[in-house]
Amino acid sequence: MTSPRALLTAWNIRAKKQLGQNFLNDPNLARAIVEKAGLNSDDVVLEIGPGLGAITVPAAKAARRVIAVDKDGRIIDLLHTELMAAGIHNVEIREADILRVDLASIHRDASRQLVVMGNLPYNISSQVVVQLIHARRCVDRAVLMLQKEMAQRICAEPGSRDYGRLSVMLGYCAQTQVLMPVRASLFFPAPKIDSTVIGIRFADPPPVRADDEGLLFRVIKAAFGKRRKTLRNALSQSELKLDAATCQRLLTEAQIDPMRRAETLSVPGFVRLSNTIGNHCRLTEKGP
Ligand SMILES: C[S@@+](CC[C@H](N)C(=O)[O-])C[C@H]1O[C@@H](n2cnc3c(N)ncnc32)[C@H](O)[C@@H]1O
Repeated sequence: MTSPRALLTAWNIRAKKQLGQNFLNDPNLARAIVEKAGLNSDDVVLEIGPGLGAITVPAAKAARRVIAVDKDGRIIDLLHTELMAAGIHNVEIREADILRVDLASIHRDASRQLVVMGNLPYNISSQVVVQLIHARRCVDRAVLMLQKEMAQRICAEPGSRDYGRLSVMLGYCAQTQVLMPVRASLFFPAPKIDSTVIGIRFADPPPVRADDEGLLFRVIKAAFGKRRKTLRNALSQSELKLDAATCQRLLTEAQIDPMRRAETLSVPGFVRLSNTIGNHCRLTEKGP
């Protein structure tokens, strides 16, 4: 693998900070990340942000096909040339913003559940995780490199300071696992913050199922919208449009102390709460 610095210089390309372009500079590490995905020769990989191809090359060697989506048109030609030079012909490179890509159509095209891989640009990583949650019927598993703090938040348990909206949303529908730490010095240019590789395996159906998943996700958002407040106050000051007395009653009905904070509530607690709110809205014929 030619170093990212040499490749960028040869192609007269400057890494763009706003696209989170910190390229992996260690082929052994790239191979180790791909191994964590447990790819086999039937798998179709969706790679988000292939960049100069550090992960693309080992993934293409292990999988049937790689669909690689990058927003930066400047590096598409470079990547194509690198892949041809490496004798790799099973990668389809698409120039697009991943947040605008319909994962269901890629899934139909692949005619099997996707394995999603990516060293994600830090500024869109939480949006990508939410996108994967919503499209999880199309995704079997994901191996993602994220900023260390973001990975900690995703994998956090209730009661910890890091526990938040994404921990609960993923806790509802997936199993997450910290796979390996990655030092900032292993990228070019080096970012300020270390990274962590995590694994996500989606569970369909979820072990504890909400009656209305859309409502569950809105309740989670409302509860963490004001995370320093009690659940009663956070919910009553949210877009759910429930007054404080109703929130007090519904929380008690769901066997949750209204004075607790969102960061202490487990996934089954959130599901109970959203089901109780959903029942209340059906009875009063009021949409939350
Ligand atoms: C952290 S770099 C990773 C590059 C390569 N996978 C590696 O590990 O060296 C992030 C990549 O995502 C691309 N990118 C940034 N925003 C994107 C978006 N919205 N959609 C698709 N790709 C994006 C960047 O152009 C860049 O190639």
